[in-house]
Amino acid sequence: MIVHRPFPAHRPRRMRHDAFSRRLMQEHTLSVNDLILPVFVLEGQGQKEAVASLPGVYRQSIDHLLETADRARSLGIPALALFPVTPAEAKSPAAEAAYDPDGLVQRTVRELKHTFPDLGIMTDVALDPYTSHGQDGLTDSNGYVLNDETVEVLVKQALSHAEAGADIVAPSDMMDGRIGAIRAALESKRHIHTRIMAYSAKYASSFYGPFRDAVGSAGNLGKADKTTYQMDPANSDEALHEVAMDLQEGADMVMVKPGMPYLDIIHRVKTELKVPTFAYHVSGEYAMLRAAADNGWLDWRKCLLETMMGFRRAGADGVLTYAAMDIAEYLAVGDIG
Ligand SMILES: NCc1[nH]cc(CCC(=O)O)c1CC(=O)O
Ligand SMILES: [Mg+2]
Repeated sequence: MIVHRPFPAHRPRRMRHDAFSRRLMQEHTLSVNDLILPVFVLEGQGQKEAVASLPGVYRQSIDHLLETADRARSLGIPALALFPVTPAEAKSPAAEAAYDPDGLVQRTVRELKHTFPDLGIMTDVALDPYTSHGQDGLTDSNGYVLNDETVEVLVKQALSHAEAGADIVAPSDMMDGRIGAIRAALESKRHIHTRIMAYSAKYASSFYGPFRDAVGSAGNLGKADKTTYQMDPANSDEALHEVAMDLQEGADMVMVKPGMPYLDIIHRVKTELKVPTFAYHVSGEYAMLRAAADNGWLDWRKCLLETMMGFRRAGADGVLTYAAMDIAEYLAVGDIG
């Protein structure tokens, strides 16, 4: 119940007068525990490539990635989300490389878990890094992404990640029924601790552009889009059904993606379903903020922290963001005003 407190008995500015009372009345907080850092991994040794549309983000070979992981871990970031850059020759229509036990992701997971056993490692379950056509699944002769056939491959992919030691598998493909199939397969192989973070409400967004540059899938996809499986930005009720299905099928955590344009969805998911809910502050959101900051038009640190607080206020328990390391550094030195 909201009590109406008329002026001047109530002056809302009274509490804002000093830092101490502003701090006392803060409703939401941001901590390093709320962050997941997405990273891009490359084949080879000593490789480190900048991503033009994501300033400050690199594609790195495993040796360099271990240094990044070490920094993230020492800053207190709980988990990394791993995305592979697949060489063109390893891509194929049926994405066989996705479940190669010695594939790039599987090798990277083993290395990371061996070196930093307490750092959470999350892997992306979807076929787009491996398909020659750039779609997240197998396609028929018309280019339509096939659901059930794709799910069979996703199950193999998720199992290969779990076997390599991934702590969290995160299906980002938006096929129907994949959470249930993956959960059943994990149980049958006794991977009972492998967590599933479901990209449950993933929209057919144009904010993924820089990510597709980073992993090199933009060229493969060409003019095609993902509207037959990712959600229409016009919908919100549908997101709740997607989330509810994934929960019933065995998801431990759910995600809304992108983040900033979908704060209403995060809020509804958290308030109506009350489960661990994550936001993906996607590549295009990072890029636009970085571009403005690099031009001197916005304050990077302040706008970044305000964005993160927006996610927390909306109800997100955590955020995947390419800026996780910067945020963790600001939090570590208390530079959050
Ligand atoms: N399954 C692919 C995947 N996993 C994460 C992202 C986007 C992340 C970002 O933009 O930061 C995408 C792109 C897409 O669906 O095309
Ligand atoms: Mg679904």
